[in-house]
Amino acid sequence: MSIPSGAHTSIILRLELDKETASFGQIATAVSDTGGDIIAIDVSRSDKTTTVRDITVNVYDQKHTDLIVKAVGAVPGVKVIHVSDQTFLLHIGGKLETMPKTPIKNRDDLSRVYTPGVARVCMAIHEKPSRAHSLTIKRNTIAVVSDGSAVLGLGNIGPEAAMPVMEGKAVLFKQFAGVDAFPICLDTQDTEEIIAAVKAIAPSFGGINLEDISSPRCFEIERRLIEELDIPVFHDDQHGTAVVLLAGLLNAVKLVGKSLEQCKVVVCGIGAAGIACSKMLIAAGVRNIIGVDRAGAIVRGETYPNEAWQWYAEHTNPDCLSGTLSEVIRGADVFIGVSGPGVLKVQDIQRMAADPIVFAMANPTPEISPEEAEPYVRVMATGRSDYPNQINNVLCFPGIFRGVLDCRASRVTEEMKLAAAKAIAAVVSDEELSEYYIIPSVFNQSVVERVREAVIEAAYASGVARKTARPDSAAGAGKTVQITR
Ligand SMILES: NC(=O)c1ccc[n+]([C@@H]2O[C@H](COP(=O)([O-])OP(=O)(O)OC[C@H]3O[C@@H](n4cnc5c(N)ncnc54)[C@H](O)[C@@H]3O)[C@@H](O)[C@H]2O)c1
Ligand SMILES: O=C(O)C[C@H](O)C(=O)O
Ligand SMILES: [Mg+2]
Repeated sequence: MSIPSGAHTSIILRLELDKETASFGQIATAVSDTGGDIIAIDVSRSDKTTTVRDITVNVYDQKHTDLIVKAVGAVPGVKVIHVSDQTFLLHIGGKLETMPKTPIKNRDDLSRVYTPGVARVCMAIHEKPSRAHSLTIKRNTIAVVSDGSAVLGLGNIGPEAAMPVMEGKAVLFKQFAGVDAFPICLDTQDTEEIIAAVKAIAPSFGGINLEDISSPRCFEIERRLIEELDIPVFHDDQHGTAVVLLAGLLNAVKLVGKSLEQCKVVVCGIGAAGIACSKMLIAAGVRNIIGVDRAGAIVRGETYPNEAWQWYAEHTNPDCLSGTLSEVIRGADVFIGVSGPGVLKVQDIQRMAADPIVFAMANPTPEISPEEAEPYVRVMATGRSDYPNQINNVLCFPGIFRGVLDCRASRVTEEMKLAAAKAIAAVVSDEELSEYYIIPSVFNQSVVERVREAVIEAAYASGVARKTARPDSAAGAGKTVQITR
């Protein structure tokens, strides 16, 4: 077994070695024979007869871990005492904490932070509720809300299991854009209850990022919340994904010398992400989009179980192609996967037009692995951070919310999303553009600032920015400055 470049975690094996019988060479061979990669060795204890060593090994998945543990445990004189997974270690106790901005060192401080001083601030807000923006965390805080119904491509795993993703999104908001974000996982999947819960918590927040809520409920939930709240509500899996996808595709078609108007685009997975990506591509000029879900292509004239698909059938697939993914992909220039693991086969790519562009964006396991697709594609992208060309909404949501919070936008308009997509695409210069670099890295610190500036510009142009004094540029386009607020 060889370990693919998609190795995504490392384990620490704590081993007790009998000095007489155990040989480290045999342990190293056992690990490498199973495709593992030893990256560190530490001696944690040693006496006359035994040594305890911690060896850190890059692994692919749990099956691979089990294989290595078995192989190492079979080496004479070796006892596996403990196995710890670095990713799990990082999650112990969660990934976030609350940090006060002001220390309380004496009675005076206490009386300002808390009673009685705080009461005057409460009354000031009571008299003029908009003061909450300047006198509370609302100004810089958003809620990351999920019901756990479509967590990555893992499906309906429930609110507790969704927390690590939502905590992760909150970490990214803070680290990349200085936005404070709270993960909120709701124990209901009822549309009306979710709407009511989000409305009830909204006073504390300057914006709502909806996350991993399955379609079609997500459309109604977002529409109603946008209508009924005066703060921006943004379903990341729809619009964050669509923005980044368009950014990547603008650069990919430039690279292969095609235009969006002439491309045949197949979108697989007509859920939250698939529908929003398709709408954004249509707005950007794509004419020939064919949507495919589990039952095949979505075609005009059919009756579908929800309004979103009915709309989709009427606005896509101009040639009324029907059939499976393998059938409708013939001659396609672009494949966009926002469905689930392993949906796309090499034979499907071989049916595509010259210079195929494949964006296999399902997380954590894409529609096809880059290793498999590589020999047949011209441009390959996934949603993951461990391959080149990461098309992931993390390139969008921090900058979008930085922008809307800074100009106090009441909503996120189509113009703002389009501006964000163009800003992300423009980070990659013509000289830099290549098959392996169609989209900037998540760590390119100019991304957030460029998205923020584009979003603010478009918010004023769309008339949704409520801050009368236009915010200054925090860092300036192209600068690599970490934004902290
Ligand atoms: N890279 C990114 O930034 C990004 C962003 C959002 C979503 N995604 C990924 O896209 C996928 C969908 O997310 P979503 O929020 O739209 O979920 P969703 O539940 O709203 O929609 C998923 C859709 O895919 C369809 N589907 C599932 N398996 C399929 C298959 N084998 N063939 C055809 N269709 C299939 C489902 O029927 C559903 O309509 C997930 O894997 C998610 O991780 C990636
Ligand atoms: O969470 C991610 O990495 C991207 C996206 O929001 C997803 O649901 O897959
Ligand atoms: Mg998501």
